Amino acid sequence: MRKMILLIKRDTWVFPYLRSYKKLLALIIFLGFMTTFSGAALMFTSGFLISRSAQIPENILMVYVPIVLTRAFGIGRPSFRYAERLVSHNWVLKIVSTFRRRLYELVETGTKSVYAKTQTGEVLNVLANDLFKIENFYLRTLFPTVIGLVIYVLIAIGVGVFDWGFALAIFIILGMTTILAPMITLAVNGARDFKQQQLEAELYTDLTDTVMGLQDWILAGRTAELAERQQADFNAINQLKSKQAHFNWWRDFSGAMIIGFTAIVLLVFATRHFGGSSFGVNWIAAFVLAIFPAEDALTSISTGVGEWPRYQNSITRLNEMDEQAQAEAQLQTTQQAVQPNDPTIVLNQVTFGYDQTPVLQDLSLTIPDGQKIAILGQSGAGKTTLLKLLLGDEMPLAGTVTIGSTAVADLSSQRATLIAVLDQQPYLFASTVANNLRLGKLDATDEELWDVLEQVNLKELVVQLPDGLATPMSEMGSRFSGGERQRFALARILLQDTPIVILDEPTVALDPITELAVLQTIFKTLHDKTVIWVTHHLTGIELVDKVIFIENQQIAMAGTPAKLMATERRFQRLLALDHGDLMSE
Ligand SMILES: Nc1ncnc2c1ncn2[C@@H]1O[C@H](COP(=O)(O)OP(=O)(O)OP(=O)(O)O)[C@@H](O)[C@H]1O
Repeated sequence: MRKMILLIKRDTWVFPYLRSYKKLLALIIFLGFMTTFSGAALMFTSGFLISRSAQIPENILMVYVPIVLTRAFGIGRPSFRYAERLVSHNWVLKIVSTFRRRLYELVETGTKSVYAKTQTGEVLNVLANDLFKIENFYLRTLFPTVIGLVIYVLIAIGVGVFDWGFALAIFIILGMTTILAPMITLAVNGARDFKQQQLEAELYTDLTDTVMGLQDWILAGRTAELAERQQADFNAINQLKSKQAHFNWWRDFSGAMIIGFTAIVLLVFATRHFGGSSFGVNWIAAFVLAIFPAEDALTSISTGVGEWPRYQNSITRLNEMDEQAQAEAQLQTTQQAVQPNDPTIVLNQVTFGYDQTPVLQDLSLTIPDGQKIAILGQSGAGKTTLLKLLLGDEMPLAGTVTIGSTAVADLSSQRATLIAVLDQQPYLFASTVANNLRLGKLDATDEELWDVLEQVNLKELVVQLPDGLATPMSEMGSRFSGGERQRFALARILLQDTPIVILDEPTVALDPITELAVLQTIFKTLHDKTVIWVTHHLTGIELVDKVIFIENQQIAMAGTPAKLMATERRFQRLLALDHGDLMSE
């Protein structure tokens, strides 16, 4: 309960709209109330009409008023219901369209925090799922609960007009279905809902993993085991769902029994009050029948309240995304003035580790503007980690990483104008060649595109394509070879024109001859930039100014390729090994 109050207080997505559209909200509640009231009044007047007609009145005019009222309430009930649906859906659509715009703006601004802390899938989940859930929150929980409670109180007051003792009895009996049942539902189904959501989240992770590794499962001949594992997850969720359905059935059944019992109490009450005279008995059926249409309104409180845990998560998630984005926007405003004028990179006594595993210890390194540096080291030595520290994706536990004396952590939005990255598998989209290149510079002219294509030796290839720059690349650029894809990515980086370029084993998937050719193009075209190249292969190593070798959390070797070749036996061995690889292929 405390959690619920805290959430409502903090919420900027769902509850504030109740205040801003309060007139429309009052109309919805009024129409909802009138639907149930007309239903009850229809039963009341028909009950009276049947009893009175059974007494064979001397004149039809004696039952004329109940006939008119029966007709009026008979028409009134569906009309009010229709109007209520119309107004409440209109209200919800109005608000949800505001939500959608707000959420799209949030995602579109693409604040780093939203992307960093929220996976793409999660953002889509929010767009598709959470907004839909909030729609249901208004329609299935909030409106029916308020309307049900209004009906509950009015029934008790209505009986209270005749007898306060009976009114108290009715209040307590109906309280079991309007107050107690929702609380029990919340306690029982809330825990199940939570467990179900956890299982669903695990299932999504498992399924993603399975889809990614499907080929390996098939090749290992273990598809039956895979299907069994997935089935077990589905079974667990289905079990919870069936328990929930079982509970709901019993709850609704008890609700119907309580209404039945209320009818008996009303029968006793009406008999005591009206049973004395031959005209008075006509009111008995009227009072008893009037309670039945209220059943829907009263039992839907439990259904609605029981769904609250489902909505709670969606509301929390929306608010958290909002808070993250706001904090990020604030940070960016305070950082706007920071823009280094000199791209010299300095790592000063940097120490870093994941959890308890130390990766780099007291490492210092200066990379002046325009230097080409290769980072070597065995697998797991910490090369990728070093790149993450340079990009500000990880923070050092001790020491500092600065670019032009600005800490990389403070660069935030300026990072894309300072550093570009070329990795093993640059992504090419199922769009035109021109669009893929313009990812590096949105307003690049066709001349600029041809210019960079020429630099990366792709001009001839693109000229020969059926539609030149307008040729679609097809998904992941699959119509081009690995070497060509890297050249396209390099062209994109040239357009981006950052002073620093990171190469994360960009040629690892290429054959040795293409590898050397691509590397030569890379270093030729990036001649005026700082290049930081992580590599396992020594092919093309002579193209750099400096080589460092990371080992035991430190820089174990450093120098120009020529110097290392002359002085370091280990480097000579590595070079011979790499050359041997090349010869043997
Ligand atoms: N996110 C992480 N959480 C925990 N440990 C990690 C994480 N990323 C890397 N490590 C560990 O840190 C160490 C350094 O990893 P890193 O990826 O930097 O090595 P690398 O030199 O780039 O290796 P490779 O050449 O194989 O890519 C490894 O022992 C690795 O297991």
